[in-house]
Amino acid sequence: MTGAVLPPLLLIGSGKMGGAMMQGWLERGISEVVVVEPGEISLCKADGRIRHVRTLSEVPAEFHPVAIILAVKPQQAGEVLPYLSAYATAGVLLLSIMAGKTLSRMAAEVGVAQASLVRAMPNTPAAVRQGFTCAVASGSVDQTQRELSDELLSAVGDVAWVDDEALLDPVTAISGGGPAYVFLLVELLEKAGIEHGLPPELARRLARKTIIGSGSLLAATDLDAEILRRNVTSPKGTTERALQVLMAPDAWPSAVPQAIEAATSRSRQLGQS
Ligand SMILES: NC(=O)C1=CN([C@@H]2O[C@H](COP(=O)(O)OP(=O)(O)OC[C@H]3O[C@@H](n4cnc5c(N)ncnc54)[C@H](OP(=O)(O)O)[C@@H]3O)[C@@H](O)[C@H]2O)C=CC1
Ligand SMILES: O=C(O)[C@@H]1CCC=N1
Repeated sequence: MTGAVLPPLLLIGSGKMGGAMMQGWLERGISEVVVVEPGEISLCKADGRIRHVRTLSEVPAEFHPVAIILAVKPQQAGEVLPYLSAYATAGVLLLSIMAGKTLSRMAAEVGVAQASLVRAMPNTPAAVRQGFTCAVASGSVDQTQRELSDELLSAVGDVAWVDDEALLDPVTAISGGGPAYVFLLVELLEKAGIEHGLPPELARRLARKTIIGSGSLLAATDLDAEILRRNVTSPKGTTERALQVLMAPDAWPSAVPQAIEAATSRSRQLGQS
């Protein structure tokens, strides 16, 4: 379906993720979208393809979306899902990016056991079309709906599909939250630079460009990250000393798995609420 204009969509929640995805769809080509968002939307309201309403009850009755994208917080799902049963009964695709919310839980809250549901986990690099999304489909999703989901998600980056929904919890911890860990590293490098007397603006540039450049290097090669790391680490040099600290058993090799485990179990917990 690549290259085709996207069909009418209903986007519920146009915050950081919903807004980023929407931008990708506008660029990809979209026929019509109604955005439900209680606050202002950052998108160009003069674009005749976009209609902004503040509540679900304001969605025009004559508007018939082919897909509904759920981009509210999982804690806000209860304000939305119970009002989608008519759409679900009519076979409209429901595509959720809510962390933790399982397919079965969403079907139960919508009140339609056979709802066509896709659960997806993107990440914020979607804002620059460099996202990564992992998705799983319920048994009711047909081939056309799966292709449409793929089209919507690939408008903002790479997409991988899995069959085992349980994998979405560690995916959420690794690629969903992953950008935050990288940005934390930028923050810490910048802070350390300042503590070592670098002018703040230089410390900021060093930290940012180091991550940006490393990402570009990673993107430009098939070499494993381990090789790229070894390429920086001269025997008896400076990096080796830093890595002795970071790679100590009680440092990153234990902190990173613990962090991923904590986020994975929080994703599972959100699925129960
Ligand atoms: N941020 C991230 O990195 C990622 C987030 N996600 C998931 O994406 C979803 C959205 O996250 P994010 O974009 O960060 O959150 P945001 O808070 O930025 O966006 C959610 C938006 O939904 C709005 N909203 C609240 N209630 C309703 C309602 N009843 N109807 C319509 N809109 C409503 C909120 O408005 P208001 O602020 O006024 O409440 C807000 O603008 C979450 O479920 C999250 O788990 C997935 C992958 C990555
Ligand atoms: O922190 C969260 O819950 C969401 C899901 C992944 C990234 N942000």
